[in-house]
Amino acid sequence: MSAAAASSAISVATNPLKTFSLSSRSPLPSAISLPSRSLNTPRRRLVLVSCTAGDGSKPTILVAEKLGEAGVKLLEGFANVDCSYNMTPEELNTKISLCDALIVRSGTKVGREVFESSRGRLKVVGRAGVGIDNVDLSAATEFGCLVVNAPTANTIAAAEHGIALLASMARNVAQSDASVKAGEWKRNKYVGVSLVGKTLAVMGFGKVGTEVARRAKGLGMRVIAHDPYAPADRAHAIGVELVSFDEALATADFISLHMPLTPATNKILNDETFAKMKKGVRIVNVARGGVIDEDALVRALDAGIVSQAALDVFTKEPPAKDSPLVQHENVTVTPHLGASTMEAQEGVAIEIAEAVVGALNGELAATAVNAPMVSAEVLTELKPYVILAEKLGRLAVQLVAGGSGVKNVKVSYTSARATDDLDTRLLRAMITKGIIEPISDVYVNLVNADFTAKQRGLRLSEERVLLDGSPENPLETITVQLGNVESKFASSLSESGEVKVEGRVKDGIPHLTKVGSFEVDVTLEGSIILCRQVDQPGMIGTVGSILGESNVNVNFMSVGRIAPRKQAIMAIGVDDQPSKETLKKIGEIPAIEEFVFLKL
Ligand SMILES: NC(=O)c1ccc[n+]([C@@H]2O[C@H](COP(=O)([O-])OP(=O)(O)OC[C@H]3O[C@@H](n4cnc5c(N)ncnc54)[C@H](O)[C@@H]3O)[C@@H](O)[C@H]2O)c1
Ligand SMILES: O=C(O)[C@H](O)COP(=O)(O)O
Repeated sequence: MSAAAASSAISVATNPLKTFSLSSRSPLPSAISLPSRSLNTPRRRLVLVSCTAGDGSKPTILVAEKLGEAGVKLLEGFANVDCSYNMTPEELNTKISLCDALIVRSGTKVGREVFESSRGRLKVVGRAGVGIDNVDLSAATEFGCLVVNAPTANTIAAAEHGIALLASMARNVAQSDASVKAGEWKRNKYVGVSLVGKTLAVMGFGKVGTEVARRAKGLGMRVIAHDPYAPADRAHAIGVELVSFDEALATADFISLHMPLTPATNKILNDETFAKMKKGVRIVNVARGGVIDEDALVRALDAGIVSQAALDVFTKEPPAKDSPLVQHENVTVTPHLGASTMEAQEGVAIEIAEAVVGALNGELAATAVNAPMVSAEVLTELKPYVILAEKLGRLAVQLVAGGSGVKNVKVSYTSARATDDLDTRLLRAMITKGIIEPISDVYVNLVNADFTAKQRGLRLSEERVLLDGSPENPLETITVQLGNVESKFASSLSESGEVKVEGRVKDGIPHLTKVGSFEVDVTLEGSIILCRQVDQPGMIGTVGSILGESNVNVNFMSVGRIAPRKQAIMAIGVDDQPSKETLKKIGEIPAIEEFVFLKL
């Protein structure tokens, strides 16, 4: 039966609550075609977002920049650790194909070529610090590589450095130090300005910005802040007023930058915005060099709009020796030292080592930058359903006849849980994985599932069906339907012509409960033989003995029929893969109309 022939009958899920789609708005032409890879190819099992080395050997972690000793020790307890500092980009690209994880600070550019060179082995990039602007996140996501950072351990160090720059700039500490060392004694030249009573604008009221604000208040400054995403009550709680960008520029005597470098903040301080500042303003930057147009800053310094600047970060690091900005007499510079305290470096090293080891162990990282966070409780509860979801995806795609492109996937979840009480991202990712992996060489995980689906023109829509009753289990059933395809096992087609499989979790074990319109019940372990037959006595015995003679262990058998003595579907769970001859013998049983062998 072809999909087209069956398309007139329509089956609709009852009471759909919500349908949402992760399909691309304009689907890419690359539909999935069967089969581009043998279903028998052994594949590394994946635990959600990551993996350990498939052969059971220790994973290898490349540490590309100086990492605190405690972190290195922690890594060494789990993996082979290669600390190779000061590599050229070429050296990094060469080494990376032998590594499962990479740890960097801000000095290593982790661009697309790193992921390409890793040829799929790199599973985690750990950024030992906050800013992830040196990591190409879209490339990481595309390659299914998790990126984690260490967002908290250097906050205080960065805030303290900001305050150190603020105070030393105001009192010309660096300039007068150099002058005294050069044999001068110019007390009048280095008269500074006081901080007390002055207005400080904190631009970016996140972790570092908040700590800078607290400390500046302690110094008697009036602190205002600009941050489009910060809640006003958090600012009020420490006596800080949130203001607009323009108001901050116009009011501040000192401006301290604490926002991330993003396309929106790139060169946010430029000729136009310097022109809006109070004449004589002083600027501190311990965020990222790129948030300032450095040429414009030199112009603003020369014009006296900005009287002083103290900079820890630069667009290009290290900056050119003869940089007019670095050499400017009213500019104080440090070589990106914000996070460089003994305490912060130990903290960051431990924070990132724990995150990387956790990720390689298959845990969902709390500091994941490019993957959804799922709490440990949700994860534990969903675990059997996650396995069910992947297996249903694998089964469904194997029922599609070679040559058909799989483009439309409809997933229905029946559950007594309210819509907002069931997080289906993991399930969706695993169904995508189950559908794509058997027919391609792409490695799919929670990080790249949506991306890969979109890339391949796979439209996956989800539907929730709300059940009455107590929501003890997160889910009752998951149904996967592949639309507009031909099936190699016509009985798997629903009335409306989709390849349809349904499963549920019983006693913690995933079961296949429906194929097309036929009800079956077989555990989703090992592999499955599906046969359509004329319902008659002795069929189970006949098939069972053929398998027994070939030493294939049957773990489960179930028959679903329309009516006695009419058509039935027999689902047989087997531990071992039957030989071609064995399958041929089953196919030759006169009452068997069609059959298919499916690998889970
Ligand atoms: N110099 C160093 O060694 C050093 C050390 C630590 C952090 N940093 C840098 O400091 C910055 C802040 O770090 P954090 O840990 O506080 O990060 P964070 O994420 O806690 O805070 C950043 C804040 O910036 C805000 N923001 C985003 N876009 C903004 C915009 N357009 N205008 C104003 N605010 C905006 C966000 O809402 C957020 O509250 C980052 O760039 C980080 O890389 C540098
Ligand atoms: O974003 C950060 O955490 C800081 O800029 C620190 O960078 P570093 O790890 O290179 O010192």
